[in-house]
Amino acid sequence: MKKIMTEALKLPIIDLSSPDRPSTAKSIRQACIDYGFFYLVNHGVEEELLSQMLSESRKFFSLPVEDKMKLARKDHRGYTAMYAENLDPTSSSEGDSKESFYIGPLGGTLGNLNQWPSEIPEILPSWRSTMEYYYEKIISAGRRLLHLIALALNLDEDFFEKVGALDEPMAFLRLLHYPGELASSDEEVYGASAHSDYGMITLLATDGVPGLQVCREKFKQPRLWEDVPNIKGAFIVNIGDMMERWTNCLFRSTLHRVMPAGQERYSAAFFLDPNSECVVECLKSCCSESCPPRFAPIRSGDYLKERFRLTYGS
Ligand SMILES: O=C(O)CCC(=O)C(=O)O
Ligand SMILES: [Fe+2]
Repeated sequence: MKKIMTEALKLPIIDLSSPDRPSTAKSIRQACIDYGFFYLVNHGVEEELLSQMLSESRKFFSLPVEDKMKLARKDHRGYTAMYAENLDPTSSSEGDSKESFYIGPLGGTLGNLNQWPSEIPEILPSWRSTMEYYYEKIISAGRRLLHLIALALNLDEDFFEKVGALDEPMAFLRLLHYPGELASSDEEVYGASAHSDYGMITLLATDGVPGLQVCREKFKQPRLWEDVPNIKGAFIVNIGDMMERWTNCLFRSTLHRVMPAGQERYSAAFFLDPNSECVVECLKSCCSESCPPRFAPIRSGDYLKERFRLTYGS
């Protein structure tokens, strides 16, 4: 077996409602430098809404596959079937053992691209309203968190608004279902194979079933994978690749994966990514003569398109 021992990680806990913003910003900075991951508590999304969202998600995934395929992914919205996605083609020839459903920006010009199972008559009457409500609540927590992240980078707290990132942001809610049965295969099958997220920040909610692991040193071999336990009611937040580019790798976009737990698992990842027109370029405070920018400026939309192309071939 090529398995490497894993240990559980004690990630920092950030309180989004703390009145001491300078000290919260400082803790966020340290967490993003050390781990690129932290827990977020007092974020304003009630536990009841979290479990309602996960329970609606479960109802959708329990529909017959023919019904789910009616909402097959189009314009990056809708359903992706089991094994259809492989986040790390180098690790295993099979796709990941998960199915998912993407919900994109709700209002504005992009809102009509979403697909909703509630449009299948009589099925899941409160599905859409629950997801929309959850989306609104979590995006508001995400915006507040980005204010603190800006402070953590010694920027004005409205920095991400000023650069246009939060003007109709490319924010996607992705519902995930990992099956309980392990496929019998000689190859190692992952729930989600090793990857980093593409955007600014991700806010993850899970049903508490274990599986998520992080690798803090992505260039070191063999890779050491550490378990990230769930904390009830907290979001697990991680930094994405575009935030890593903005900060010239000061904040890390950490490699993570989901191992099959031999138990069914539901989670929901909220990817808060910049508006497509926003140009992501090294922050002045994150480079110097001795530490020049590592990445060229890039339009967020171009960057995301390329990453999706590599993951889905479209
Ligand atoms: O389901 C999880 O715990 C993590 C999912 C994830 O990393 C992703 O979808 O990018
Ligand atoms: Fe991820």
